[in-house]
Amino acid sequence: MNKSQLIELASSVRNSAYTPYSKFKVGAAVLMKSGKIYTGCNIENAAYPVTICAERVAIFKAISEGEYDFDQLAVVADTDRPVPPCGSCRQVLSEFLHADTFIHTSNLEHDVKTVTMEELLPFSFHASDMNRTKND
Ligand SMILES: O=c1ccn([C@H]2C[C@H](O)[C@@H](CO)O2)c(=O)[nH]1
Ligand SMILES: [Zn+2]
Repeated sequence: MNKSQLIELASSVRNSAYTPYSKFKVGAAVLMKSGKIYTGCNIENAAYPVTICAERVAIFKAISEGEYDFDQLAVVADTDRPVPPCGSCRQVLSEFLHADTFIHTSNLEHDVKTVTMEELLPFSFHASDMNRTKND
């Protein structure tokens, strides 16, 4: 499974997106080190903030199967530039992806921008930061 195939898979699961409110469909596919793949699409809700993004669905599907060894992630939307993951997703991704893990963001024309987790969310908050408390 190469980068283009992962992007293609993300484009196809994008068709399952449940987006009656925004009409903005997003697809994601994550390749595990084992070779397994988990896909996700965004799923909206009448209570708008309960909506979950495609990236988080894909990651959470892997986690729920006990899989933590992420290799690379692809995210696709029908945009004029590669779709940038939202801030909430960046925080969730940073919990599970290594700093040097690649995230391919793309549109349907395969304009791809690949960034590492560290580039996507620099200076991010991790569990280890809670061990750095100084005065209490
Ligand atoms: O990277 C992104 C950006 C947005 N969305 C979804 C959330 C919502 O359903 C719609 C509009 O924000 O797009 C994603 O799934 N991933
Ligand atoms: Zn998001």
